[in-house]
Amino acid sequence: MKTVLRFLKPYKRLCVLTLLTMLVDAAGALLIPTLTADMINIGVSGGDLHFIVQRGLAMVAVTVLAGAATLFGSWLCADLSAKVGKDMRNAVYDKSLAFSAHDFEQFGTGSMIARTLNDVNIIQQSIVWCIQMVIPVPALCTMGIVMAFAIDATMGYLLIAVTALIIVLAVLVTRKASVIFESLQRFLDRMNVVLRENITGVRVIRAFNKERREEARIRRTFEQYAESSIQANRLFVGLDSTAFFMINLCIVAILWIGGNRIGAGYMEIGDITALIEYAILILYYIIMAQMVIILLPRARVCLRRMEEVLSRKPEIRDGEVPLLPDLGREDAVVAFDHVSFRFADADEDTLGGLTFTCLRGQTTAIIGGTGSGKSTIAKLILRFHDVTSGELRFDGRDVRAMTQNELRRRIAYIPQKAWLFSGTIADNLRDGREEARESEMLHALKVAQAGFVEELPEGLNAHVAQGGTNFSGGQKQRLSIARALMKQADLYIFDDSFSALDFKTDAALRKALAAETGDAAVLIIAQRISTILNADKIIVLDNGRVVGMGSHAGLMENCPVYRDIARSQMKGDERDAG
Ligand SMILES: Nc1ncnc2c1ncn2[C@@H]1O[C@H](COP(=O)(O)OP(=O)(O)OP(=O)(O)O)[C@@H](O)[C@H]1O
Repeated sequence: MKTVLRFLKPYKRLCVLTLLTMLVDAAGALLIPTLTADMINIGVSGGDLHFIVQRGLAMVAVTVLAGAATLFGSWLCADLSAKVGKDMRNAVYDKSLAFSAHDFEQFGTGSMIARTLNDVNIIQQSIVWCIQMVIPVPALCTMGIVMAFAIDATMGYLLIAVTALIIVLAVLVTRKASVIFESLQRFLDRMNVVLRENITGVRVIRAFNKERREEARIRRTFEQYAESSIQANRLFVGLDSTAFFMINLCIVAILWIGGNRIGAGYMEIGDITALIEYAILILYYIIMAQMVIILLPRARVCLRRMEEVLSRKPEIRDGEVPLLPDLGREDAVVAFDHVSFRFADADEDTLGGLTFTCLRGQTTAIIGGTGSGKSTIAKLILRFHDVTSGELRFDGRDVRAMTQNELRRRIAYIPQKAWLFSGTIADNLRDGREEARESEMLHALKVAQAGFVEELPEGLNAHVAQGGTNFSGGQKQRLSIARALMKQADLYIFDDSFSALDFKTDAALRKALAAETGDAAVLIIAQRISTILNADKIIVLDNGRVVGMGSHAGLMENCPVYRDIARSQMKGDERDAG
């Protein structure tokens, strides 16, 4: 609730105005039967046509006023909920941007999307319903009961009794509904995860002929959701019929008791009409409120899920360590000083005792087997994770003593899995530098050996599908290299970025890069010896430990792990050639 209030706070005036219009609407609804009763009791009984016309005109005025209040109130309410929903979505999204990979893993991508869109929608909808259908109810009940007492105390007590009975029923049903809606939300989440996995992995499923198994898995998930929905609907049907039965029972009681009271001379005939209208209005509002309250546990679950995201402290934070000023350019752009790293959910260190530097104007290469920790080194430099022990310095400063923004602004990173955003090629290149001119983009594409772009009919404006799926693996890699080259960086990290390129393009690209990166440091992570052969320094990684460092020639002589990698690749090449 605190969270909802926090998001409503900036719209205090809008909230108050909305509630006022709702109250005018409720008061108008109760005034009409009072005017009708007067019309019957005084106008019709006394044959006073002038009074009937007067009351009729008053009824028109009240109806117009209440109608306008309803219309205006609904508009204000929709405005309020849209604004609150937008703020909530922005807050969840902003928070997710601050998350490290580990933070993100705690929720999962499917769940994060569900929390940002579906959960916020449900919260937003519930706010509208509460304002329109729950908050005015106590005021309306009180006004209705007071008006009933004004007519006759016995009828007032009758209305109190029926209202209390319906409220007890509402509380009992709501309790039962909480359990059902909590599981409904869980199944919705599960459905999201399974569907997402199936849609993104559809090619793998087909390739392995696993359609049947996946169909069964999806069917089971859909069934669970359907079963819960049916349970919820049954509850609604039961509630609906009981509520209308109660309303009819109440009308019978009013007619019966009221009839006797009229006979005894305590009430007039028109009062019965007013009392029936009050009762119907009160009970109808309570039933509508109950329908909303039943749905609130679902909103509460969504709210809790949103709060989980908002309250999570990002693993990587600026300002934990006092920020240090930039003292100027160091020769070592990156310096690992006895760095060890362990993933939060791992039993042992992924990287241990790393000490090396990446110098300005030089190319440092990292080679090692699969899973030896190469990409993790890049992620530590970018501060996607923090070192467990030791110190990692960027331009002489501990990376924790810099803001993430400053650090990442100075690094151009080409990830292992080339990822492009939907839009045009130019849009993607501008992610590297917003104000880039066309000639600069064409130059970066040329360096990245992405000449194919100029051959496309639309050139730089060629369409890029989501994830860049309308380009081949090699084309995507070259485009993401061009994007990184748009940035003026102190460090260029190529994480296995040449793997999808043929040997000729790989060589041409590295040659063109040398002229481009100037005095920045270049870090190449690679599997292929041919890619790193000419690097100034090669670091050989085995199981997260540095087992060799030096030039190709030196390592061939002194490092058995490097020699093994080189020999196995040469044999492979010879075999390929044969
Ligand atoms: N988020 C994670 N949580 C736990 N362990 C992880 C996580 N990411 C990677 N690892 C583990 O850390 C080790 C190093 O992974 P890394 O991706 O750095 O290897 P790599 O040398 O780049 O491999 P490749 O050449 O196959 O890309 C692997 O054993 C991997 O299983």
